[in-house]
Amino acid sequence: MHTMPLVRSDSCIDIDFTLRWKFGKTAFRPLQRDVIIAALEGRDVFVQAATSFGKSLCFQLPAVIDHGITIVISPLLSLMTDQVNALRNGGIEACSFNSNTTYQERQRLLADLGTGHPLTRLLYVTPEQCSAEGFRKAINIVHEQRELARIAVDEAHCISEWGHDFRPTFKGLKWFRDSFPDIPIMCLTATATVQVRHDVISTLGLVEEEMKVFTMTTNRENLHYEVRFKCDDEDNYPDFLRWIKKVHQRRADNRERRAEIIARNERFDGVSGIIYNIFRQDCEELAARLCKDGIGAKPYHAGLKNDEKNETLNRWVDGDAGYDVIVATTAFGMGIDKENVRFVVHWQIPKSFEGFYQEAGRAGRDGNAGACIVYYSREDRDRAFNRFAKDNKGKDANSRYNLQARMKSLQSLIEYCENVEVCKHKLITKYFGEKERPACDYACDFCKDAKTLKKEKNRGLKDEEWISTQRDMGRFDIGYDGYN
Ligand SMILES: Nc1ncnc2c1ncn2[C@@H]1O[C@H](COP(=O)(O)OP(=O)(O)OP(=O)(O)O)[C@@H](O)[C@H]1O
Repeated sequence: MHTMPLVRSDSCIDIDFTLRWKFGKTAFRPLQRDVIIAALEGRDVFVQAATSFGKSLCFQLPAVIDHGITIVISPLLSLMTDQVNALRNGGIEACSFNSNTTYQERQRLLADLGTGHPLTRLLYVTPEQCSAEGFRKAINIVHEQRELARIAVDEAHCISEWGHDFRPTFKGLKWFRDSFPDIPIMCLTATATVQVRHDVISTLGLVEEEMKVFTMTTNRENLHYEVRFKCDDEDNYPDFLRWIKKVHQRRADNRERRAEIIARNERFDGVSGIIYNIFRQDCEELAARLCKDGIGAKPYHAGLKNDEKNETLNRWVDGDAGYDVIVATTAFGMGIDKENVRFVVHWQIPKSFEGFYQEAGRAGRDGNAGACIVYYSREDRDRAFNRFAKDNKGKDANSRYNLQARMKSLQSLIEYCENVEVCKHKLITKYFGEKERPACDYACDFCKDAKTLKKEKNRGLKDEEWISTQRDMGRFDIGYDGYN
């Protein structure tokens, strides 16, 4: 049972000052303040909010104000590195502890924790590290000295077997509540259905009625969602090339924007985007093809050397010529906080609804418009089922829930692509259990032009009868080389 919090700063007046002084921001976004106050009051908190809402600030700011250390559990190494660097640049003592941490750094960190009065204010760790004996011992010492301020579990949906990115090691995080019932826990996620939320809360040993639950809309009004229908005999490429060239042209033709772009010393073709592809080789080929047509594109996948990946990422973030479009597998993107990404294209249907929402959510983080396009074919749909079956062959009964959940998620994504009767924003919020109709100001293909959308579907997709003949002939059985 969660009792009273440890000694905390007795005032919330600091928070506006800290926001400006330590984080360089002028105002809170809606509800950030409420979440932060609940955390500073020592409550357990669950935060579900859209991609790019600003969830990190909800635990970073209390960590700076509160006495003691905040442990942040995150599954994403790239996200850890980015956040730690950003905090350090702001003069905040933050460190990470994961499989990439050097022996010396590990020793230094354990020694810091072992004093019981660590200088570190935010420590980012993977769930795997949390079960290491040395780490647990050190955290116990910190707790004995009343210096353990809070546990923040980022990407908390990974705890749930009903979630799309279930990681069994996350279940071990219950250790925190079992060992330190007086230490508040904050869970954060962009993608949790009601079932996932309940599961996360109970798996961590928390009690929903006793905690502050903030569930904000998943809707991103500034994103323009669109599905483009196709079939195997049709290449996406000419359609995409036409689209991107048009975007460049519009920037050059519009007098006002032209002047702005020139004043900012930017390029008309400097439109930043991500194209997600399933296979590594396709990333390479598509990037090369785009380059030939004058679009600055680079591949990014797990098969490339670290140096090459880092250079691509850094130059893309800096907006260098030749690095406008990243053609990537899903190895890329999560945790990347580049604010002016103007489009995210899925070259084929992604693996899950949540994956689609999160990847598309890399667009428009500055609040300006972003296009989220999925190329959808029924042949790709069948390949996705095929991969799903291969992925799960031989999985034991423990992950049965997860299999069901992932299958449901893929089916919902297919429904999103096939549905030409409902607003895309509505399909997304409905998936996440929201009842209210989200705002959509012509920001999806249905609300923009429902008639054309229906026509395009009839024109673009192969009919089911043709598909089933191909399936019977074993046409969709594909191998796995180079995935991710
Ligand atoms: N109050 C604020 N004012 C201005 N910018 C903010 C504010 N809060 C957060 N941000 C900025 O918003 C961006 C997104 O924040 P953050 O990375 O925490 O999003 P998130 O909610 O974790 O999103 P995702 O789930 O997509 O990763 C960051 O660049 C952050 O600096």
